[in-house]
Amino acid sequence: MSSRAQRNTYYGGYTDNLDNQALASSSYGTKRKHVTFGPYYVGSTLGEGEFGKVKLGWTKTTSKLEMPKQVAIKLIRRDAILNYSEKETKIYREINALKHLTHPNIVKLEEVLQNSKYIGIVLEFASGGEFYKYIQKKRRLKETPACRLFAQLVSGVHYMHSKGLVHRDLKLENLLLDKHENLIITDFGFVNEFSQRNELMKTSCGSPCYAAPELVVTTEPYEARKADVWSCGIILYAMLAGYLPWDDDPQNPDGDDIAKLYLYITKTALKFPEYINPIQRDLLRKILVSDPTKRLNIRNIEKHEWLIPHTQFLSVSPEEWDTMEIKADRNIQLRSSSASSSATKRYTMSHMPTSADSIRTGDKYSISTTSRTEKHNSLVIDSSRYSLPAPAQESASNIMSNQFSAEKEQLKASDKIKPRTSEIQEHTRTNSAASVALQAVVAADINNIKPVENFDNITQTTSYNLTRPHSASNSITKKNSSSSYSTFNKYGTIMEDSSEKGSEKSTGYVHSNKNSHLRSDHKKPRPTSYHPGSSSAGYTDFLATYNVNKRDSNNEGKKSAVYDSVPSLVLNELSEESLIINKTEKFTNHDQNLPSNENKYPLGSQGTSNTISSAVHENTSSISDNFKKLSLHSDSASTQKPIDVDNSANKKRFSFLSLSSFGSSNRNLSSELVAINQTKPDASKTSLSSQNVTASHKNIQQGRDASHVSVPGVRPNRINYEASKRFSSINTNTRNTPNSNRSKRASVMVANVSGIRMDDNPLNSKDHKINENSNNNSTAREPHQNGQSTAKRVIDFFKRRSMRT
Ligand SMILES: Nc1ncnc2c1ncn2[C@@H]1O[C@H](COP(=O)(O)OP(=O)(O)OP(=O)(O)O)[C@@H](O)[C@H]1O
Repeated sequence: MSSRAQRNTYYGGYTDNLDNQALASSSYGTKRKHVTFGPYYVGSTLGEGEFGKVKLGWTKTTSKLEMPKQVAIKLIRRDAILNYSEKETKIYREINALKHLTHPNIVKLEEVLQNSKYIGIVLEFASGGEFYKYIQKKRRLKETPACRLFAQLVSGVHYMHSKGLVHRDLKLENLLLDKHENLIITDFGFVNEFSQRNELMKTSCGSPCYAAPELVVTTEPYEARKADVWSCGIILYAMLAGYLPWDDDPQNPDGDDIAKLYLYITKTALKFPEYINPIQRDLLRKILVSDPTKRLNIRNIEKHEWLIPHTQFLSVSPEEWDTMEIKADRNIQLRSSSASSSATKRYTMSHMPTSADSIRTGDKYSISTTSRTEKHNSLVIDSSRYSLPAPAQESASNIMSNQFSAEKEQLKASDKIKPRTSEIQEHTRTNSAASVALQAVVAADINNIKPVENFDNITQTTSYNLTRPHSASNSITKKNSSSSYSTFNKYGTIMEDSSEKGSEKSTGYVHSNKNSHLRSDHKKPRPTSYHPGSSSAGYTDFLATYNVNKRDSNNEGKKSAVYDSVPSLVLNELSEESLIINKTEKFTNHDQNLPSNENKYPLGSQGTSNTISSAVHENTSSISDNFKKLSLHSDSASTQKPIDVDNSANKKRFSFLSLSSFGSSNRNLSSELVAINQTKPDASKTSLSSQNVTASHKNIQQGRDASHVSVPGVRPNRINYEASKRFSSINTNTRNTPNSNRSKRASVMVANVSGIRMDDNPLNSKDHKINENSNNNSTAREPHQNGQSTAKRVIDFFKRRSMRT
């Protein structure tokens, strides 16, 4: 028993001592076949997101000496997104963003594969699991790990900002850990480009509980980076406190009256549990400031006293990260001598991979030879190079500058793809680089899928087949004779296995030449993980050993769980079936206590910043494929106590408000809209503009009920109605997985709540801009009188909304 457990123990990361092939074929004495997807075996479900399941995958190996590389494959059913361009937008947005981000704390995109049924986004495998579960297990983080992880978060966010990208959905659920407990930012579905010249954005999105106040309470364009900063503050608070900062309205314990909740949050000062020390409070108070102009920016955060232990790490510039090369285990390696800045050298010295690591990774993973300038051939225009205008929708101006003729050319090139992109073009009000990129990518998807002659071409021409061994390629082409796989290369060109179309093509792939102008062989280098406190390479060894030992000793059978979970199904057909990994990793704790700063930052002083925040817990929400049904499920709010993982109720600690707030019935959207119209007779005066959101009957009812609550300084009817409407706009992330037991908050496109005024809160800064036109515009926010047409409009609105860049 013990020997078997030791042999098969799964600890994430690399499968040391594991004979994959042997296990695959004989672990239980029977010959088993793996489900495959492209060059990967597909195993357990790691998690589930908006688009479907994320599966563990690992490369096929030809020899017993070769270690399989583990990946996470985000599988998206093609038929689920075929007709919904907003979903496609999210997917391609994520892909395009990840292609351009090379940072140890940002998930690495390995490649994108597709067959006739699925698009598979192959990501590096974050074996440390989900960050919020990590916090749950520990109840809260001690200062040292919190500081380290927050520094990594800040570094990653700073890096993406420097690339002209904002995440817009930073939250605990979108943070993962690698095997060394380094933070990995993931889920870039809401990422957007901003221009250094004008980064203001209008589309509010993300999870309400992490949403900056300016996203919610005004209709003014907001400074996108500052919104990310706010989310970082919420995350930091959750790390340190073990719960979210605004989560406990005694008047509204279940949080099911959203309007009330918002008012509560708006009027409640930031409070700290006693165990958050003064220096941490100081930082939090400077981040969680309602007025974005007074909020710290990311650079100032990096300079904050609390992060001094990580100054060296935080001093690595984005350019320096670009010059570093990733190793598969996220250890650092200097990419080239020319890039040897002092910081680069420092980290190279500290994080050179061990010999064992080198063996595991092999040279095949260390591909980084292409000039950075080639990046500019990419579909996503490098904002750092081009002074892009703010996306029309996100900026005050809808005018596209003439200087972006290259983008226009790409747009022209994509004109021919109208059958599938017409919706995108219809609903996208921007000619931003992101939208151009999207359209060009989709164009490639539509028209430029062509068979190639030789599978090996892929490894030569695609930038993200960095890890695909030729042996695996051969394997897949032999075995998957009836399946069709294609890959997106880094520049959006899709290459598809034509095996489905003709047997003579089953042995290879053909690269489309139509988009050859978009291609280059650019291969991004990738930096590796930062291990704070590490002053020698030995730290990596220690961590690796420590983790392995810990996990080996605490996760008996884990490895077997993964491999055993592979269903014995026929090849070529990715199964929906899979077993769940029993995530029982024991996390290490490297806490050290920093000196107390009690005197400098007296305890007990409360923050004066007021915030507005809410959380939406998507539990079993579902939306039908045709957007007609909006099924929202109930969940209860959690109480403000440290997380107790043994208590099932407290497992929802980070999900303090559920979609139950928006309707416990399974009424479809159309009928709810009819009900809305019935309850809002004056809606005939209105039209559903792009700024409008619609409300479920229940939401409106909630708003009306809440309107009886007297709140000084606020017009209750307007507030509640608008707040209800805003939350009912949750649509883009409602999952089509009604039976899922996932407990995860939804990210949403948040409409502005004009009725809640920042200055209603006495704690608010007076100079904060309020949308003074909100009253005048209020009628325009109400639903259309005609139920049927309103329903249609709402559906269209949802599409438009999620298409906004
Ligand atoms: N690289 C990865 N390594 C390990 N697990 C992962 C990885 N990516 C995703 N997962 C798991 O899959 C889950 C869903 O992934 P993800 O959030 O990226 O999907 P999504 O469809 O974008 O979801 P959403 O948009 O709702 O957040 C994660 O919560 C996590 O548990």
